[in-house]
Amino acid sequence: MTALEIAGLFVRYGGALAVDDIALSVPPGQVTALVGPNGAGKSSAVLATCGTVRSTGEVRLDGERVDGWSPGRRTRAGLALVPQGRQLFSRLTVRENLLIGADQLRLPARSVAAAEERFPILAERRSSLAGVLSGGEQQMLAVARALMGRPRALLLDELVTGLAPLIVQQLATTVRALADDGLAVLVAAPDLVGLRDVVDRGYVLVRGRVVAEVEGGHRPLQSAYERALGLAVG
Ligand SMILES: Nc1ncnc2c1ncn2[C@@H]1O[C@H](COP(=O)(O)OP(=O)(O)OP(=O)(O)O)[C@@H](O)[C@H]1O
Repeated sequence: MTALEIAGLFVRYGGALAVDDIALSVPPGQVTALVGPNGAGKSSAVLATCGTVRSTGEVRLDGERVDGWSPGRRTRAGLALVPQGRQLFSRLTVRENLLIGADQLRLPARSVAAAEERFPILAERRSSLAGVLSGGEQQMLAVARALMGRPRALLLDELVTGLAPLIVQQLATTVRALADDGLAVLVAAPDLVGLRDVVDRGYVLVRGRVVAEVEGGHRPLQSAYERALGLAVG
């Protein structure tokens, strides 16, 4: 069964249509990409799926309709988000950020230790303020926090954009391993750079609409994206 299923999703900001009747499937054990240029509606689609922007349409998690649920209830049901910009508490420590994450998920404080183990750098830096971490370390903290509740589906908005190649590699390896363990992963990104080796399938989003659904890894997805943008030669 598809872990996360989205159908007939619309997001409107006032009179502007940001997401226009899209359908996405995010199967377990695979990394699904949602690629599109800036302003295509990727973040809006991801946030609507998690319930943090208003939308209409159906969102199903393991077959159960969750689109009427609050964001917190969706998270506790296994829908985890690493948002663009990460939304960490920059003036709190790594440990405090994880404790707040545990609290929001109604998990015991000891869950923090497991989250720190996933990325050893977080254990080393547990007393550092989140705001002084590098971009890559902040992203690891955001991913570790999202994984604390053992989600069934993980949504990553701009996971690797702007990060150093070594960190990109580390995050990509983590995402691949999570999918191989059975997690359903959706990565929203403006391009496939850094995600080449991890993407199984994906969608191309242009001006709020899905213009291509592609199986077979990053290559055919990249080609479909280039065609959609009118970049393909020949
Ligand atoms: N809170 C908001 N209020 C009004 N319009 C918004 C809001 N958020 C996004 N938009 C608009 O909705 C459209 C889709 O934006 P969205 O951020 O979802 O796209 P995106 O593909 O994630 O782009 P980016 O990669 O730049 O984040 C854009 O035209 C954007 O200007």
